[in-house]
Amino acid sequence: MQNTAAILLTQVRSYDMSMLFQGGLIWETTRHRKEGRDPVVARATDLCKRYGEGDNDVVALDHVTVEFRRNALTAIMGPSGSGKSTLMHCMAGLDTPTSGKAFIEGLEVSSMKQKALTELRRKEIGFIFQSFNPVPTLTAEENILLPLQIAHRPIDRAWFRKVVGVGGLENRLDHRPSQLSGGQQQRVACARAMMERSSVIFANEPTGNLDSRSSHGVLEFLRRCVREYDQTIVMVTHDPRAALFANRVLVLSDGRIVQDLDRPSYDDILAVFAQDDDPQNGPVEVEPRKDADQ
Ligand SMILES: Nc1ncnc2c1ncn2[C@@H]1O[C@H](COP(=O)(O)OP(=O)(O)OP(=O)(O)O)[C@@H](O)[C@H]1O
Repeated sequence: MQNTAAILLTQVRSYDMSMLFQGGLIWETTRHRKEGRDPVVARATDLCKRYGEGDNDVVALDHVTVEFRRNALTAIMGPSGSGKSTLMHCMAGLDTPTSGKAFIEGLEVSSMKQKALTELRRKEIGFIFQSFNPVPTLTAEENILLPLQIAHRPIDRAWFRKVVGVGGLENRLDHRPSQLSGGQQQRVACARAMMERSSVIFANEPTGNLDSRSSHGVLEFLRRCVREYDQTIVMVTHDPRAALFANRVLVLSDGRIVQDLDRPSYDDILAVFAQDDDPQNGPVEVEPRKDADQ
Protein backbone atom coordinates (compact mmCIF):
# COMPACT_ATOMS: atom_id res chain seq x y z
CA MET A 1 0.00 0.00 0.00
CA GLN A 2 2.81 2.34 1.00
CA ASN A 3 4.67 1.42 -2.20
CA THR A 4 1.60 2.12 -4.33
CA ALA A 5 1.20 5.53 -2.71
CA ALA A 6 4.88 6.30 -3.32
CA ILE A 7 4.62 5.28 -6.99
CA LEU A 8 1.48 7.39 -7.44
CA LEU A 9 3.17 10.37 -5.81
CA THR A 10 6.21 9.97 -8.07
CA GLN A 11 3.96 9.73 -11.13
CA VAL A 12 2.07 12.86 -10.14
CA ARG A 13 5.32 14.70 -9.49
CA SER A 14 6.90 13.61 -12.76
CA TYR A 15 3.69 14.59 -14.60
CA ASP A 16 3.81 18.03 -12.98
CA MET A 17 7.48 18.35 -13.81
CA SER A 18 6.90 17.32 -17.41
CA MET A 19 4.09 19.91 -17.73
CA LEU A 20 6.30 22.55 -16.21
CA PHE A 21 9.04 21.49 -18.59
CA GLN A 22 6.67 21.63 -21.57
CA GLY A 23 5.40 25.07 -20.54
CA GLY A 24 8.97 26.31 -20.12
CA LEU A 25 9.96 24.76 -23.41
CA ILE A 26 7.14 26.53 -25.24
CA TRP A 27 8.12 29.83 -23.69
CA GLU A 28 11.81 29.40 -24.50
CA THR A 29 11.26 28.13 -28.04
CA THR A 30 8.81 30.85 -29.02
CA ARG A 31 10.96 33.56 -27.39
CA HIS A 32 14.03 32.41 -29.32
CA ARG A 33 12.14 32.25 -32.58
CA LYS A 34 10.66 35.71 -32.11
CA GLU A 35 14.01 37.19 -31.10
CA GLY A 36 15.68 35.42 -34.02
CA ARG A 37 12.96 36.97 -36.19
CA ASP A 38 12.19 33.71 -37.97
CA PRO A 39 10.13 35.07 -40.87
CA VAL A 40 7.68 32.17 -40.66
CA VAL A 41 5.32 32.24 -37.70
CA ALA A 42 2.96 29.42 -38.68
CA ARG A 43 3.20 26.58 -41.14
CA ALA A 44 1.06 23.73 -42.46
CA THR A 45 2.51 20.74 -44.25
CA ASP A 46 0.32 18.40 -46.25
CA LEU A 47 -2.66 19.17 -44.03
CA CYS A 48 -5.75 17.04 -44.66
CA LYS A 49 -9.06 17.13 -42.84
CA ARG A 50 -11.97 14.80 -43.51
CA TYR A 51 -15.29 14.91 -41.76
CA GLY A 52 -17.76 12.01 -41.66
CA GLU A 53 -17.49 8.58 -43.24
CA GLY A 54 -18.69 6.71 -46.31
CA ASP A 55 -21.36 8.60 -48.25
CA ASN A 56 -21.15 11.49 -45.77
CA ASP A 57 -17.38 11.86 -46.20
CA VAL A 58 -16.36 15.52 -46.68
CA VAL A 59 -12.81 16.55 -47.59
CA ALA A 60 -12.47 19.97 -45.92
CA LEU A 61 -8.69 20.27 -46.41
CA ASP A 62 -6.91 18.48 -49.23
CA HIS A 63 -3.11 18.38 -48.76
CA VAL A 64 -2.60 22.03 -47.84
CA THR A 65 0.99 23.20 -47.50
CA VAL A 66 1.48 26.86 -46.64
CA GLU A 67 3.63 29.24 -44.60
CA PHE A 68 2.36 32.35 -42.81
CA ARG A 69 4.94 35.11 -42.56
CA ARG A 70 5.56 37.24 -39.50
CA ASN A 71 4.43 40.90 -39.51
CA ALA A 72 1.93 40.37 -42.29
CA LEU A 73 -1.83 40.59 -42.64
CA THR A 74 -2.82 37.52 -44.62
CA ALA A 75 -6.39 37.13 -45.85
CA ILE A 76 -7.88 33.72 -46.56
CA MET A 77 -10.72 33.84 -49.08
CA GLY A 78 -12.75 31.36 -51.06
CA PRO A 79 -16.29 30.18 -51.57
CA SER A 80 -18.47 28.96 -48.74
CA GLY A 81 -17.40 25.46 -47.70
CA SER A 82 -13.94 25.75 -49.28
CA GLY A 83 -12.19 25.02 -45.96
CA LYS A 84 -11.19 28.48 -44.70
CA SER A 85 -12.40 28.00 -41.12
CA THR A 86 -11.11 24.43 -41.01
CA LEU A 87 -7.62 25.59 -42.02
CA MET A 88 -7.66 28.29 -39.38
CA HIS A 89 -8.96 25.90 -36.70
CA CYS A 90 -6.33 23.27 -37.50
CA MET A 91 -3.56 25.91 -37.45
CA ALA A 92 -4.76 27.23 -34.08
CA GLY A 93 -5.11 23.77 -32.53
CA LEU A 94 -8.90 24.14 -32.21
CA ASP A 95 -9.37 21.15 -34.52
CA THR A 96 -7.15 18.15 -35.28
CA PRO A 97 -6.15 17.36 -38.87
CA THR A 98 -6.79 13.87 -40.22
CA SER A 99 -3.19 13.87 -41.48
CA GLY A 100 -0.38 16.35 -42.03
CA LYS A 101 1.11 18.80 -39.57
CA ALA A 102 0.50 22.33 -38.32
CA PHE A 103 3.19 24.37 -36.60
CA ILE A 104 3.16 27.63 -34.63
CA GLU A 105 6.62 29.09 -33.93
CA GLY A 106 8.09 25.75 -35.02
CA LEU A 107 6.09 23.78 -32.44
CA GLU A 108 3.87 21.07 -33.83
CA VAL A 109 0.35 22.02 -32.79
CA SER A 110 -1.28 19.05 -34.48
CA SER A 111 0.32 16.48 -32.16
CA MET A 112 0.51 18.51 -28.96
CA LYS A 113 -1.01 17.21 -25.73
CA GLN A 114 -4.04 19.17 -24.54
CA LYS A 115 -2.32 20.91 -21.66
CA ALA A 116 0.66 22.05 -23.71
CA LEU A 117 -1.72 23.18 -26.44
CA THR A 118 -3.72 25.25 -23.97
CA GLU A 119 -0.47 26.84 -22.80
CA LEU A 120 0.62 27.59 -26.37
CA ARG A 121 -2.77 29.08 -27.24
CA ARG A 122 -2.77 31.19 -24.11
CA LYS A 123 0.67 32.65 -24.81
CA GLU A 124 1.10 32.68 -28.55
CA ILE A 125 -2.25 32.57 -30.36
CA GLY A 126 -4.86 35.32 -30.33
CA PHE A 127 -8.39 35.17 -31.68
CA ILE A 128 -10.88 37.67 -33.07
CA PHE A 129 -14.32 36.32 -33.97
CA GLN A 130 -17.16 37.68 -36.06
CA SER A 131 -19.27 38.26 -32.97
CA PHE A 132 -17.71 39.75 -29.92
CA ASN A 133 -19.46 39.02 -26.66
CA PRO A 134 -18.09 41.59 -24.25
CA VAL A 135 -19.05 41.37 -20.59
CA PRO A 136 -21.97 43.82 -20.50
CA THR A 137 -21.28 45.07 -16.98
CA LEU A 138 -17.61 45.89 -17.68
CA THR A 139 -16.25 49.01 -19.35
CA ALA A 140 -14.33 48.90 -22.64
CA GLU A 141 -11.04 49.14 -20.73
CA GLU A 142 -12.02 46.33 -18.37
CA ASN A 143 -13.11 44.16 -21.29
CA ILE A 144 -9.81 44.77 -23.10
CA LEU A 145 -7.76 43.85 -20.05
CA LEU A 146 -9.93 40.97 -18.82
CA PRO A 147 -7.90 38.02 -20.29
CA LEU A 148 -4.65 39.39 -18.87
CA GLN A 149 -6.25 39.91 -15.49
CA ILE A 150 -7.77 36.43 -15.43
CA ALA A 151 -4.35 34.97 -16.28
CA HIS A 152 -2.67 37.19 -13.62
CA ARG A 153 -0.39 38.54 -16.31
CA PRO A 154 1.18 41.98 -15.96
CA ILE A 155 -0.40 44.86 -17.88
CA ASP A 156 1.97 46.88 -20.04
CA ARG A 157 0.32 50.31 -19.73
CA ALA A 158 2.45 51.88 -22.50
CA TRP A 159 1.37 49.12 -24.91
CA PHE A 160 -2.25 49.51 -23.76
CA ARG A 161 -2.14 53.26 -24.58
CA LYS A 162 -0.67 52.54 -28.03
CA VAL A 163 -3.29 49.90 -28.80
CA VAL A 164 -6.28 51.98 -27.72
CA GLY A 165 -4.77 54.97 -29.56
CA VAL A 166 -4.47 53.04 -32.83
CA GLY A 167 -7.99 51.68 -32.29
CA GLY A 168 -9.37 55.19 -31.69
CA LEU A 169 -10.81 54.06 -28.36
CA GLU A 170 -9.24 56.63 -26.02
CA ASN A 171 -12.52 58.40 -25.38
CA ARG A 172 -14.56 55.24 -25.03
CA LEU A 173 -12.62 53.40 -22.35
CA ASP A 174 -15.15 53.98 -19.57
CA HIS A 175 -18.13 53.13 -21.78
CA ARG A 176 -20.01 49.88 -21.32
CA PRO A 177 -20.69 47.70 -24.42
CA SER A 178 -24.29 48.97 -24.67
CA GLN A 179 -22.86 52.48 -25.08
CA LEU A 180 -20.58 51.43 -27.97
CA SER A 181 -21.39 51.01 -31.66
CA GLY A 182 -20.84 47.63 -33.36
CA GLY A 183 -17.62 48.91 -34.92
CA GLN A 184 -16.34 50.23 -31.57
CA GLN A 185 -17.18 46.91 -29.89
CA GLN A 186 -15.25 45.04 -32.56
CA ARG A 187 -12.29 47.39 -32.09
CA VAL A 188 -12.45 46.55 -28.38
CA ALA A 189 -12.27 42.86 -29.41
CA CYS A 190 -9.23 43.64 -31.59
CA ALA A 191 -7.58 45.64 -28.81
CA ARG A 192 -8.13 42.75 -26.41
CA ALA A 193 -6.40 40.37 -28.84
CA MET A 194 -3.52 42.87 -29.38
CA MET A 195 -2.92 43.20 -25.64
CA GLU A 196 -1.80 39.57 -25.49
CA ARG A 197 1.09 40.21 -27.91
CA SER A 198 0.65 36.75 -29.37
CA SER A 199 2.85 35.37 -32.13
CA VAL A 200 -0.18 35.27 -34.41
CA ILE A 201 -3.79 36.42 -34.27
CA PHE A 202 -6.42 34.43 -36.15
CA ALA A 203 -9.42 36.55 -37.10
CA ASN A 204 -12.52 34.83 -38.45
CA GLU A 205 -14.72 37.25 -40.41
CA PRO A 206 -13.85 40.16 -38.10
CA THR A 207 -16.00 42.54 -40.14
CA GLY A 208 -18.75 40.05 -41.00
CA ASN A 209 -21.38 41.85 -38.91
CA LEU A 210 -20.37 45.42 -39.74
CA ASP A 211 -21.36 48.01 -42.32
CA SER A 212 -18.66 49.20 -44.70
CA ARG A 213 -17.75 52.28 -42.66
CA SER A 214 -17.31 50.38 -39.40
CA SER A 215 -15.47 47.63 -41.25
CA HIS A 216 -13.02 50.19 -42.55
CA GLY A 217 -12.22 51.33 -38.99
CA VAL A 218 -11.60 47.76 -37.82
CA LEU A 219 -9.47 46.85 -40.84
CA GLU A 220 -7.44 50.03 -40.60
CA PHE A 221 -6.82 49.21 -36.92
CA LEU A 222 -5.62 45.69 -37.84
CA ARG A 223 -3.46 46.97 -40.68
CA ARG A 224 -1.77 49.59 -38.49
CA CYS A 225 -1.07 47.03 -35.77
CA VAL A 226 0.71 44.90 -38.38
CA ARG A 227 2.60 47.75 -40.01
CA GLU A 228 3.52 49.87 -37.05
CA TYR A 229 3.59 47.38 -34.19
CA ASP A 230 4.85 44.16 -35.77
CA GLN A 231 1.70 42.13 -35.21
CA THR A 232 0.88 39.09 -37.37
CA ILE A 233 -2.71 38.47 -38.42
CA VAL A 234 -4.35 35.72 -40.45
CA MET A 235 -7.89 36.72 -41.37
CA VAL A 236 -10.66 34.68 -42.95
CA THR A 237 -12.98 36.94 -44.92
CA HIS A 238 -15.67 36.90 -47.57
CA ASP A 239 -15.37 40.65 -47.97
CA PRO A 240 -13.33 41.80 -50.96
CA ARG A 241 -12.86 45.21 -49.34
CA ALA A 242 -11.30 43.50 -46.33
CA ALA A 243 -8.92 41.59 -48.58
CA LEU A 244 -7.68 44.90 -50.00
CA PHE A 245 -6.13 45.62 -46.60
CA ALA A 246 -4.04 42.44 -46.67
CA ASN A 247 -0.41 42.03 -47.70
CA ARG A 248 -1.28 38.65 -49.10
CA VAL A 249 -4.45 36.83 -50.12
CA LEU A 250 -4.73 33.04 -50.16
CA VAL A 251 -7.66 31.64 -52.08
CA LEU A 252 -9.08 28.24 -51.15
CA SER A 253 -11.33 26.09 -53.29
CA ASP A 254 -12.48 22.58 -52.37
CA GLY A 255 -9.95 22.39 -49.56
CA ARG A 256 -6.95 23.42 -51.67
CA ILE A 257 -5.01 26.63 -52.05
CA VAL A 258 -5.63 27.67 -55.62
CA GLN A 259 -4.15 31.18 -55.52
CA ASP A 260 -1.52 32.94 -53.45
CA LEU A 261 -1.55 36.68 -54.21
CA ASP A 262 1.09 39.08 -52.97
CA ARG A 263 -0.32 42.59 -52.27
CA PRO A 264 -3.20 42.06 -54.66
CA SER A 265 -4.70 44.94 -56.58
CA TYR A 266 -8.36 45.78 -56.92
CA ASP A 267 -8.45 43.91 -60.23
CA ASP A 268 -6.78 40.84 -58.72
CA ILE A 269 -9.44 40.66 -56.00
CA LEU A 270 -12.22 41.18 -58.53
CA ALA A 271 -10.83 38.31 -60.55
CA VAL A 272 -10.99 36.02 -57.50
CA PHE A 273 -14.65 36.83 -57.03
CA ALA A 274 -15.41 36.47 -60.71
CA GLN A 275 -14.32 32.84 -60.37
CA ASP A 276 -16.62 32.23 -57.40
CA ASP A 277 -19.68 30.84 -59.14
CA ASP A 278 -21.48 29.81 -55.93
CA PRO A 279 -24.94 31.43 -56.22
CA GLN A 280 -25.17 31.42 -52.40
CA ASN A 281 -22.51 34.11 -52.28
CA GLY A 282 -24.48 36.60 -54.36
CA PRO A 283 -23.13 39.39 -56.53
CA VAL A 284 -20.01 41.20 -55.39
CA GLU A 285 -19.56 44.92 -55.42
CA VAL A 286 -16.04 46.12 -54.81
CA GLU A 287 -15.18 49.76 -54.42
CA PRO A 288 -11.85 50.85 -55.87
CA ARG A 289 -9.07 51.06 -53.32
CA LYS A 290 -8.81 54.66 -52.18
CA ASP A 291 -6.92 54.42 -48.95
CA ALA A 292 -4.41 51.69 -49.66
CA ASP A 293 -0.82 52.71 -49.99
CA GLN A 294 0.86 49.32 -50.07
N1 LIG B 1 -17.85 19.55 -37.89
C1 LIG B 1 -18.08 19.26 -39.18
N2 LIG B 1 -18.67 18.11 -39.52
C2 LIG B 1 -18.87 17.79 -40.82
N3 LIG B 1 -18.51 18.58 -41.85
C3 LIG B 1 -17.92 19.74 -41.56
C4 LIG B 1 -17.67 20.15 -40.21
N4 LIG B 1 -17.06 21.36 -40.23
C5 LIG B 1 -16.94 21.70 -41.53
N5 LIG B 1 -17.45 20.73 -42.32
C6 LIG B 1 -17.47 20.73 -43.79
O1 LIG B 1 -16.16 20.95 -44.25
C7 LIG B 1 -16.16 21.82 -45.39
C8 LIG B 1 -15.31 23.05 -45.09
O2 LIG B 1 -15.96 23.81 -44.07
P1 LIG B 1 -15.41 25.21 -43.55
O3 LIG B 1 -16.30 25.65 -42.45
O4 LIG B 1 -13.97 25.09 -43.27
O5 LIG B 1 -15.59 26.11 -44.85
P2 LIG B 1 -15.51 27.69 -44.97
O6 LIG B 1 -14.74 27.96 -46.23
O7 LIG B 1 -14.99 28.28 -43.72
O8 LIG B 1 -17.03 28.04 -45.17
P3 LIG B 1 -17.85 29.39 -44.83
O9 LIG B 1 -17.24 30.46 -45.68
O10 LIG B 1 -19.25 29.07 -45.25
O11 LIG B 1 -17.71 29.63 -43.36
C9 LIG B 1 -17.62 22.13 -45.67
O12 LIG B 1 -18.08 21.25 -46.67
C10 LIG B 1 -18.31 21.85 -44.36
O13 LIG B 1 -19.65 21.46 -44.56
